[in-house]
Amino acid sequence: MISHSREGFHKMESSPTPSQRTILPSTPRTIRPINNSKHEEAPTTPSLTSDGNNNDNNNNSSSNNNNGSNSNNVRPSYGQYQLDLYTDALLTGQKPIVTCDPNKLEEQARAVMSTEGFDYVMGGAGEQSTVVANRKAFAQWRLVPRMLRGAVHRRDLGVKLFGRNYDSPVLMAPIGVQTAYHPEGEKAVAQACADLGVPFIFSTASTTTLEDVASEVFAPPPPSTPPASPSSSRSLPIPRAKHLWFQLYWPLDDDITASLLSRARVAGCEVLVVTLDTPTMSWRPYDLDNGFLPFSVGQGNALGFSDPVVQKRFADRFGFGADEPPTIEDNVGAASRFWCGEVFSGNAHRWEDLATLRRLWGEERPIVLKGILSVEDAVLAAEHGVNGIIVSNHGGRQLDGAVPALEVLPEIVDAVGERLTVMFDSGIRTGADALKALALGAKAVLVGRPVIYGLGIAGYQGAKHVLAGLLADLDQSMGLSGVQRVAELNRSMLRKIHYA
Ligand SMILES: Cc1cc2nc3c(=O)[nH]c(=O)nc-3n(C[C@H](O)[C@H](O)[C@H](O)COP(=O)(O)O)c2cc1C
Repeated sequence: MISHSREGFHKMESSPTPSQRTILPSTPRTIRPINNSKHEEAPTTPSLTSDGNNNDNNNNSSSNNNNGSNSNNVRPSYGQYQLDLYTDALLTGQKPIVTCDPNKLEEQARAVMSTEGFDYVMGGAGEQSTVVANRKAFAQWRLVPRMLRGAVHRRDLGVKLFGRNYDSPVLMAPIGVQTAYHPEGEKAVAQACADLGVPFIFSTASTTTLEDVASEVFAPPPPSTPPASPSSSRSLPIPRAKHLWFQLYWPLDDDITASLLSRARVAGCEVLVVTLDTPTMSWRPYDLDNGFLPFSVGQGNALGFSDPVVQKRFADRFGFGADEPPTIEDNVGAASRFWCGEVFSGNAHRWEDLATLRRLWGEERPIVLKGILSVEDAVLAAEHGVNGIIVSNHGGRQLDGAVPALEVLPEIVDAVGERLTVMFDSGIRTGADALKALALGAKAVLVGRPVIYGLGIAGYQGAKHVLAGLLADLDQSMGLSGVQRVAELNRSMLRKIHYA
């Protein structure tokens, strides 16, 4: 049986149990602090917390600061998750609810999710050539590990982006329509991210309002919560810092844009990500064959439909001066067409329009352009005063035949890496993939589909497991490469191999 409710499409018979669906607060596993006392004298070792995290003040460190990250506390290393899984299996016989094998994840999700929901996530544009090319691009780069480099078991995955410290160099890509994959939707993925210190990028095409996600997941703890003192917290893992970013599909109407950006500021979004590669929807054969376009049935429009300026514009346009203008709730089809016309009209903006975004978002707040694939556009981005770019082909979902994002990453980093924060997505499936993109010069990477497969399989638990696994894999892979910090990653660690 498939539930075709406005909440989403999901194969009910294989859905997780109600208790699995409950969005749990952070429930960290018991962490045994690593005893690093015998390494205290090591000349290359800055001061370390007992979990192995680096507490120095280098540019890329996430620790020991008051700017976005927790300090002087016991935080589990991301790699610890691997030991936790083995320990669970040993002590309780408990196996992971979602596979740890990146090559089996998609199939597990396919078996559980509705056809429409799964295909919408998995599918790319056209003949899927860019989806395939993204993966081939990762296979071409191979890692060259270094040996005998000292204490590489103590790693710090922290990065500094736009002056703020982040525990994780992996960010959650903006993904629309999340309740179509599991009823827990955006709140579950956001909660998983918050628990792991992974920035959550809220999509314009969300099925939950920004205010709901912000208040339920990202609101600061109530003042009555006593702050953890260093002495009492040494044996207790403490939560990682939460980070919320906002992704904009850029409306044509500046008043609507102003309203959305104002809401994003109030919600506490740190960074504005403007997606440029989706002025219109691509040819998506899977969705066309399924007859599934979520926006046309009102899904993925929560941000727009809840916006006061959108509501007013809709009423003005379709009310014809009536005493009781039409409401969005009573006219979902027309409202969907109106909203999609604003954000996917095909009427793209121009570079000079970025000045409007800068004015509306604020001079000091970071703006990042997502969907950059050419050196020329990267240079234009720098010239037009944005702070960062995401080298991305939308995971192969937009222009079929577009160049793999990883292929162009190095040349874009070379062109603008000194002026802009260059980030990357499209095709990351493993910790080694993330490591390769970081070594090619990305300052952070975004991951999309794998987390959504985890969500589709087991809601919050599934999304968190996939993210925790990816971070653990990255952490372990850094150690196996002979690297302690993200800032040490560089191209000397990579060899490009052209397979026949
Ligand atoms: C189901 C789905 C929905 C997406 N929705 C959005 C979106 O609303 N906004 C956006 O900027 N990108 C969106 N993307 C693109 C992702 O942000 C990201 O670029 C892409 O998923 C990265 O590739 P990966 O899935 O191979 O990791 C979406 C991707 C998928 C798979």
